[in-house]
Amino acid sequence: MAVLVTGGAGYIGSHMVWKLLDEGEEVVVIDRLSTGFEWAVPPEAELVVGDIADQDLVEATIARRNVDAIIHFAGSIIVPESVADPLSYYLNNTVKSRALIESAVRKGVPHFIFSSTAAVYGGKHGEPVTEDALTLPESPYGRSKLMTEMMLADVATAHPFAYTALRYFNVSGADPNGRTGQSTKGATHLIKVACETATGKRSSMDVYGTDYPTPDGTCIRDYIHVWDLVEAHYLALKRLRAGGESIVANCGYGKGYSVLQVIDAVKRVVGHDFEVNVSGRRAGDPARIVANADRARAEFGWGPRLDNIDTIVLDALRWEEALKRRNNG
Ligand SMILES: NC(=O)c1ccc[n+]([C@@H]2O[C@H](COP(=O)([O-])OP(=O)(O)OC[C@H]3O[C@@H](n4cnc5c(N)ncnc54)[C@H](O)[C@@H]3O)[C@@H](O)[C@H]2O)c1
Ligand SMILES: O=c1ccn([C@@H]2O[C@H](COP(=O)(O)OP(=O)(O)O[C@H]3O[C@H](CO)[C@@H](O)[C@H](O)[C@H]3O)[C@@H](O)[C@H]2O)c(=O)[nH]1
Repeated sequence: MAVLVTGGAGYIGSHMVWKLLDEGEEVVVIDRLSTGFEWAVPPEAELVVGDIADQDLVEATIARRNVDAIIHFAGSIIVPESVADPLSYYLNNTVKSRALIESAVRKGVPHFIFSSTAAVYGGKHGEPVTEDALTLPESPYGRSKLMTEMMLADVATAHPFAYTALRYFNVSGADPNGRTGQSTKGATHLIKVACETATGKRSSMDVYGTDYPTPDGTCIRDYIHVWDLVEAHYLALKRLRAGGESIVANCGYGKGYSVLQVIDAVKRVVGHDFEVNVSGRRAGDPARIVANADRARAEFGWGPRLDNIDTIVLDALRWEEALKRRNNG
């Protein structure tokens, strides 16, 4: 019996693969290597290079490896890119997820965990935001993910199929054991960009907007360590296997940091200054969003262990240095 991890060659998916192997699970990855890397998949897991919408490939893989659960990370992830090219986001995140879900139903895979996002909430909600808040996404990215959540809910009503949609807040950091990390080329995520600047890969970085209605004028986000996030997936998987019903759950710490606070943390941890410029707002960015994660704690006993911004930054910086050595050698 194996777990199928889609997008397992990517940032979060590769951490999930390591976590599952650490727990003694059999793992098969399907990834088309558009933003992921073959080397990010450990040799103990099988990598099938292909698209999640290739139903013959997906269904043959499910049958061959006797897959009992799918953890679905594959997708397109950049908010401003989704504003510029919405149709490619609806194709990769919605249409192709539909094909994957159909393959799961056809092959009788009973458990499904989906990478959803805090972007489904948009910016008009109370704080910290609970799963029952109105979903008013402000970007095609958020809408493309929300549509997949809706499909999952309908499919779980119609078929013997239970899912957990985890709405991630801002995922960052790297495996504390240094085995994988965020390797994305041309990354746009704040902590990754700040670490690339701190380690000299970039000469400077920009702050997108200082005129938001927040204490220092920059956007506030809830940064969650990727290792705590994959732990939440593993607990959610155990819950589904034990007969748990379908749920949606936030994954965040309930702590908000502004862009400037994050940059200060990176400067503090790396121990030197670097160039930061102020530029205009970026399309699709809500001013602030922080999670209420009580449901994840109550439903599958999730207890974050790495919820400290300096720990997140330190692991991200260590991975950045490791990547530099890998790319130079
Ligand atoms: N990084 C975050 O802060 C964050 C926050 C919320 C949600 N998410 C979600 O988590 C998931 C993983 O994000 P990530 O940061 O690891 O991104 P990533 O780009 O590193 O990983 C995505 C992986 O999916 C693969 N892929 C993309 N489309 C595919 C397709 N059609 N078929 C097969 N493989 C495909 C890519 O090659 C890549 O390896 C995404 O669904 C994303 O929307 C991420
Ligand atoms: O060089 C940079 C990069 C980012 N930011 C700002 O930092 C904040 C965080 O941005 P980023 O790290 O790109 O994350 P988000 O846009 O909040 O989106 C991430 O977090 C969402 C969940 O909240 C996920 O769904 C998305 O996949 C993921 O990209 C935003 O205000 C950005 O404008 C900068 O000021 N400068």
